[in-house]
Amino acid sequence: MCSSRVRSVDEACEARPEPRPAAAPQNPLKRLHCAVQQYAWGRNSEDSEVAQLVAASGQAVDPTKPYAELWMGTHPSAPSLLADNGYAGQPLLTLLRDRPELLGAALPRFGCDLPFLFKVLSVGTALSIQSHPDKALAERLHADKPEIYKDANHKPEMALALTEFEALCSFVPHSELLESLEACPELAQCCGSQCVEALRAAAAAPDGSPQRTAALRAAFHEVMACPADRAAAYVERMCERLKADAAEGCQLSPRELLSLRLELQYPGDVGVLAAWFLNYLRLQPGQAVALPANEPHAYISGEIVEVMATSDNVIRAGLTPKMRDVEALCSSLTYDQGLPELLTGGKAAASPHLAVYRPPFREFELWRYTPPAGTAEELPAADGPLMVLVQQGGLRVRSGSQSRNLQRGDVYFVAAGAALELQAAADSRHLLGEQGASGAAPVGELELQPLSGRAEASSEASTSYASATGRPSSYARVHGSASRAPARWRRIDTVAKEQLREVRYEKAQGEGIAKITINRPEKRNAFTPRTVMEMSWCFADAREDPAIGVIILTGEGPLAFCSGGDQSVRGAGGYVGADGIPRLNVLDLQMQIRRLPKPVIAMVAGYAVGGGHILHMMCDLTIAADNAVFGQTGPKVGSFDAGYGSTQMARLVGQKKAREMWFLARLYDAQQAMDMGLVNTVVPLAELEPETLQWCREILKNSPTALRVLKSALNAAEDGQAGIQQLGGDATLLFYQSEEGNEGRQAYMDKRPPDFSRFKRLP
Ligand SMILES: CC(C)(COP(=O)(O)OP(=O)(O)OC[C@H]1O[C@@H](n2cnc3c(N)ncnc32)[C@H](O)[C@@H]1OP(=O)(O)O)[C@@H](O)C(=O)NCCC(=O)NCCSC(=O)c1cc(O)c2ccccc2c1O
Repeated sequence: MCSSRVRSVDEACEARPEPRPAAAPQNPLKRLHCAVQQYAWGRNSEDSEVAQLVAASGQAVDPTKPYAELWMGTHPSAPSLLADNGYAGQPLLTLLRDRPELLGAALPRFGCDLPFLFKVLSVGTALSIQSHPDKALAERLHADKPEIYKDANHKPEMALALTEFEALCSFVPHSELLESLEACPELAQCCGSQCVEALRAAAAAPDGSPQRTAALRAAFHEVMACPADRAAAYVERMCERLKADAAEGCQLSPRELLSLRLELQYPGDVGVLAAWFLNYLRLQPGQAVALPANEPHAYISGEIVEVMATSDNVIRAGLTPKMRDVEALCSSLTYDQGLPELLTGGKAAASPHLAVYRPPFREFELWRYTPPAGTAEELPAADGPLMVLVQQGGLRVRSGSQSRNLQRGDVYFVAAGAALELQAAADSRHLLGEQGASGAAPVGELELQPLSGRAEASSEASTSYASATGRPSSYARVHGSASRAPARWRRIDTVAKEQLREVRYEKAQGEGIAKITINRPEKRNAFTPRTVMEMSWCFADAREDPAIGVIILTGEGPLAFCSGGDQSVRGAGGYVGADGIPRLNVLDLQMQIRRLPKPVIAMVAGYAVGGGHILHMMCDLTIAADNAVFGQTGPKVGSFDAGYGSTQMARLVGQKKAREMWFLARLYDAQQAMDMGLVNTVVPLAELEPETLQWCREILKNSPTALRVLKSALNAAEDGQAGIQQLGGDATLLFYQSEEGNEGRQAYMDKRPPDFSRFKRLP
């Protein structure tokens, strides 16, 4: 149900005891025949909610045509017609002109017309990258090009997902754009080195600062205005690269997969590249997004209801066979960066079954009414007009002396000031599953879900910094947030000339992250001597690779990080591999992790027990899923680790707790482990990798030498002479890079005495 925003449903409800200023209108319910738009981007009739609604309302559906939009309103391009006697076949606007009182308080505010246009959209193929002008620009565009910009109104709009709905909306946060330029070299090439440099330099400037806006505007314009043949070449090159990566077993990110999909729909179109500038959202049913004027967006796929101010003004610039107005688009955008807020529908005081979506615009709000079967209740009168679409179920509506049975597909105009007595059909449960009947509602079941995973790229939680002032500090503004977007993992099957069998080794494309996964899920990732060797080769490779700055250690699947040594291959003197030699080589691996001069993060889902628990303790950081379980089992299976397994544990949890963990060999859940100081954070299982990647990316922004020396120093405090040796090695490494160090070497090579006189003896 769409209502003009004169007085909200809650205000109307609170005002109920007050005497009404105007009498309730006679015959307020007006059935409408609504127009369908069969644009090429729509869906085939059998897959299209638009077509299904049209069919349910008794109109013929042409199976050979796409069904894109159902328009409910007065817009001259496709006006809704009245179905009832008296005005049958006439436009709704004719009735409103004859009886303006039906608009109630909307009349003095918006004039003698419906202030909004209500639509259902079935999006099969992506719609153009576009924006809608504000009022001043709309007036100018309409005056200059009336054949293209058909009215002088602005068009703020809101889209509510009926099915999963993919869309590109507003510019991505600056940090994400910089990552995209790394991940997608063709995008960077299309922007040009000057624009890329300006974007990089703007990273230090605050969000929304003139420097960032200018850099973003220049880069976006550069891409949008790229000559078609050059753009097509970049797009082709990007897609070939992505396809080659995929063929090599590389997991493409959702955004890369989107690029390939868009390219199939619009081969060579510059919009395929421009899409990287915009947030990629996946809305779940019941979630809505508001799109103010001058925000770039493109709908990709899904079924939605959409409401907008009565206008059809669209400035298109990509992903379209239609006319492009690149200059109008690029010059009018806000260039605000960040995720748009998602609306999930606030509960209305008028009814527990009514959710209200209130965008920051004057013209309308959207009501979603989902009563259980058989519900009977009254909705207070709205001061402005309503447009009602029944999307599911059946509903009896009474207002004054008028009574109507509404069914799926019915569309009604309801005059301002009409209170509605509603009774949801008792037999319509089958139409709505467990939720029961839906009444005069724009959508079906009420299922509000928080958006998870950045929308894919979209559920971008930002890094949080404490602030003494309550505002983001300059520290937070400068260092910003790190992305939680999925990494694009490239698998490496051979390391140290050995084929990996028990471990998976991956590196993130374009990022300094390596991931080592113990891959024996059928044994809860218990390790054999071979598993340990493979891990060791991978750690050595990651250490040697200058592109790698942080390493994740994890286990395959959600059930276990690692359950320790494989007891089935345990023999006298150690664990026995194919060579028949008993080994305790996991002790060497512990040392290798400890000495590795790059941070190692344990990413723990499920069990981290026995030798697996010690491995996570040896990592610099541990990020745990909420299903993680920690503990030592040794004393129950006739084993113990009297090295780091005991001493490192005591450093982490204290002597008493360490003795408890070993002597009793109990298991502890993630929160208990967190409370003991064994892990750094606990997150829902689904957030485990996004959270870990965000930590990795945050670490990667920091000075590698600072991290290296800090790790050595923290080790040195615990590791005695061995620890001092590591820290001392780092000091030598730095000294070798200094002029003073080099003077000594050079003098030796020159066979002359060294001259250290120019090096200061600082206090
Ligand atoms: C980890 C569990 C708590 C999980 O229980 P769950 O009920 O979820 O699963 P199952 O028990 O059914 O296990 C499924 C499947 O995996 C097999 N499996 C699991 N862990 C191991 C293992 N460590 N070794 C061999 N096989 C394992 C299990 O048998 C099942 O197989 P099926 O064929 O029967 O289906 C639970 O599994 C568990 O408690 N596991 C044992 C944990 C354990 O005691 N680990 C060894 C501790 S000692 C150690 O790790 C160790 C290693 C070293 O290298 C050392 C070196 C130097 C000093 C000390 C060392 C040390 O102590």
